Amino acid sequence: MTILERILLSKRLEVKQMLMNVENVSRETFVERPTLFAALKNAEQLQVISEIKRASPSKGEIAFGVDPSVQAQIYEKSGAACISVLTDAPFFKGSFADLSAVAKTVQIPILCKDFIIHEVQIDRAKAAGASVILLIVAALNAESLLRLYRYAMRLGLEVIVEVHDRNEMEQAITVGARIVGVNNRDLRTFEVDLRRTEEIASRFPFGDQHVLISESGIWHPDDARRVAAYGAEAVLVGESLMRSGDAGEAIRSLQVRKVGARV
Ligand SMILES: O=P(O)(O)OC[C@@H](O)[C@@H](O)c1c[nH]c2ccccc12
Repeated sequence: MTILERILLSKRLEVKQMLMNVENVSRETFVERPTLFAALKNAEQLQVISEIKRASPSKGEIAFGVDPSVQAQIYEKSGAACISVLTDAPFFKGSFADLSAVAKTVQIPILCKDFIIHEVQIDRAKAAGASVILLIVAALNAESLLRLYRYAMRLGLEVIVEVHDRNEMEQAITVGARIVGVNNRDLRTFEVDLRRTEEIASRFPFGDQHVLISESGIWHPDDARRVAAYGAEAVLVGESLMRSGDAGEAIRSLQVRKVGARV
């Protein structure tokens, strides 16, 4: 069984639990956040979506003890375009408590980073203060992808549709995705290769209506320049920021000039 299959198996159980506990979820009101799409489009520099990542199945512990609010404040102050918060507990040691703590602290867009397979998870993300959710094409069939995409839109959330090959990218565009994230890490094998961004960019419908994000494996300004040259307008960065002694400086070093956007 691949890691993605194992995660999805555990998600099905989590969804069952969530469906039994829907009434117990507290719903708070959060500030109105700017839209991620506009934040990425209106910038001259490559934008950084900065992730709170305590652990991962490929790397084990990254920063178990981090205070998500403190880390998020550093990210926001350093010009991050959005904060991504992992909410999966079994494999990434995240939680919806982390997400709401971050939502209470910062004003910028917040991405609920999880393996979404059911509407109840989208409700939960919104209740915890997210303004953006992730839908992973490799985790969904065409019908569920479309259904969950429309559901999130109806709730006023933005959606990043995650792909890792051209065929998945075409599916993302077909459902109407405007924000597409290329995961440079294959969730089946953990292999990271920035050429995934290059491959998808070669067919991506660049223009006013679509924005491309390069996700995972971004460590150095050279990586940022490379994916910017392919046409990415943002990077999604977790581990390298969590491990950096100065996350603010690390973010600023990745905000290189956008060069590749074919618009
Ligand atoms: O820590 P990295 O290599 O910078 O990667 C961040 C982010 O892209 C990665 O956490 C991620 C991308 N897509 C996902 C889907 C689920 C869980 C995690 C992810």
